[in-house]
Amino acid sequence: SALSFFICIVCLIKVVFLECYYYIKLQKLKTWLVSLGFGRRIGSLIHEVKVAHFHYKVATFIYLFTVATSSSCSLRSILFSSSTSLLRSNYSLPKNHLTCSPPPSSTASRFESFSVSSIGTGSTSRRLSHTRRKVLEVRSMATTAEEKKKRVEIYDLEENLAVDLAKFTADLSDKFCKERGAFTVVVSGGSLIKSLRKLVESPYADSIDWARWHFFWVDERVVPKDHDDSNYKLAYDGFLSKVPIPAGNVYAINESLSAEAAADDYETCLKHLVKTNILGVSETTGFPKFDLMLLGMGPDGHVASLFPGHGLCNENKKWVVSITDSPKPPSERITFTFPVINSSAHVALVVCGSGKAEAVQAALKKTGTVPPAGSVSAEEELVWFLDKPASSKL
Ligand SMILES: O=C(O)[C@H](O)[C@@H](O)[C@H](O)[C@H](O)COP(=O)(O)O
Repeated sequence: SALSFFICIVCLIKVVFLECYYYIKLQKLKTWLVSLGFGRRIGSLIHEVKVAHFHYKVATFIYLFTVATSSSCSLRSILFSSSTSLLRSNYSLPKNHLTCSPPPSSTASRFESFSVSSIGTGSTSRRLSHTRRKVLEVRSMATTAEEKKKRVEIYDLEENLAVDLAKFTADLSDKFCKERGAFTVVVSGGSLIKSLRKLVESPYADSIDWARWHFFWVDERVVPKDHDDSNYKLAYDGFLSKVPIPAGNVYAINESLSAEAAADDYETCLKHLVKTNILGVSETTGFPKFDLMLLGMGPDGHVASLFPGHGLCNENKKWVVSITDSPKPPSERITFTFPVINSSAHVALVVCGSGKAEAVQAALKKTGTVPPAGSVSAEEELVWFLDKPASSKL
């Protein structure tokens, strides 16, 4: 836009100057021809040429003026839209931003949903110097793009959350199975598996194309598969044993290896699946792009096995890494890194209980020290599924 605006202005100036130049030239030519005795005929011919030339130039002028005006409009919107969003982020959540579905009963709403883009952080940006504000404006533009992909759903009851989570997952399964003939799903451990219970019931148990599912873990503890700490066991008992996902489409870690070797082995497995087109790749980041990542969050705001203050949160090259000093036992684990998590098409963060309210607040409102959950994003959509207690500090 800036370039076309600049070119149009130059062209406009050129048209004006050339017009004056030709006018003077033609005037001189006419006088000269008349003085040579060509008389009135040549005079009127030159007059016609001048009129035609004038019409042509007027048309060019109007065209260039229109292009220049529209370029300047889009240029202005690019230059100033960021500061508008900065201002916009400084208000508290207005009522009309609620997009609640109607409550099923007159007493309690089943769930509320609202756009997190309206959760702002005070007025500090207004006090910043010009240079600093510019930097923040650019960031604000990026953040706004992320915020637009973010949705927060709040449920009175965990039961209703589970119903909607099942529908959300089933809808995506339909979409991806139709579009790409496969659906790559990643789960965490913890209470998430219990929240997926509705998916293995009617109507989804029969309607989902389970044969096209490919099932992964965002993190796993390096323990035998029948160990109580195993995320594989948790998912198997609560989910996998109840649906006909082909065994070959369930990608568990090789727990007989060391944590480091198991992480490398899992990464190699993912790379193979990328080569065979089962797993997509993000065009933006080059990291694998899972269709859906279903994550839980710990009370400290950790996701996967990415814990607050741990160096692994900053890993930006590897797809899968090992951790041997996990603050949450067991200490030896493997985990996907943030670039992989955030390259997913869709991410659902499922968080329940008042014990997580502070971490939810810090992650969503970006208050205090933002926990790892605050760094989660998605390429297409990030949905926070919260129950009322978990959302109590928002
Ligand atoms: O293996 C793990 O430790 C989990 O993957 C972990 O990331 C889990 O998702 C959160 O700790 C939330 O667990 P809860 O929902 O049980 O609190």
